Amino acid sequence: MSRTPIIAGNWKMFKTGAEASAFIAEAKAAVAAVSGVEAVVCAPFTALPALVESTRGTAIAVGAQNMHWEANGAFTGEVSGPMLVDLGVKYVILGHSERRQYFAETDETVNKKTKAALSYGLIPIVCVGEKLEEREAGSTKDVCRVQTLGALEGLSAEQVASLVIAYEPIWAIGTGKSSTAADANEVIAYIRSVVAEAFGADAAAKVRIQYGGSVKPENVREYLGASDIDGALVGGASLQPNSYVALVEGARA
Ligand SMILES: O=C[C@H](O)COP(=O)(O)O
Repeated sequence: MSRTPIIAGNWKMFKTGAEASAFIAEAKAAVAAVSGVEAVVCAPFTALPALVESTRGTAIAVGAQNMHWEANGAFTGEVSGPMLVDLGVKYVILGHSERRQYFAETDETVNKKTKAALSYGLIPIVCVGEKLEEREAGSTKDVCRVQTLGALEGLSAEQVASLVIAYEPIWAIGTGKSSTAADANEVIAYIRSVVAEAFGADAAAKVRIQYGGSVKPENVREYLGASDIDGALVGGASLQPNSYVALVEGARA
């Protein structure tokens, strides 16, 4: 089963609309020249309209970094799936460790958001991953199992096959300490086996699972060369157009 590799930049809380447009103007031609790789940029809500506009007709898709599970309601400060669809957004990152750590995101809320996103036709990028103390205690796989099953609970095999999972060991995010490709591949293969058990072999063979955590142009090929790693969710190294383009180029088979 061949899965199209996916490089998703997660800009976190960086870039205005004007900066997003300038980034796309600089990156779009080089990204269009790369075939066989899906390129995504996930921006803050306020930059999404400019990003959608500037990526129109390009090979770069747009993602958000969070959403609420309700379509609308009295939820001050929140943004819903239909609002993202209305803008032209295609992907949405859900359950990023920074949301879990600083904004009380739980497996239950990630599950609600994942179901809602799929119901509106958005493609979730569901994040899972262990903390340093969990890795040191030898519970990496248990943590990933619980988070994966929690996020995907109640979905159909077809829905699971259509989404993206990002394995991000928290200790490797923004620290310069990346998991080795072999270690990341082992955990990702395990996550795929958890998906197989719960949703069947076909869904497991189709679901794309990215690695995230200090991925850079210099190491992206190593990760993408591993059997079960289907792409990368990249923070810091996705902020500059030349570095982002190099990541997309590096993911080419
Ligand atoms: O979503 C991206 C990850 O948090 C990784 O961030 P990083 O590439 O800056 O380590």
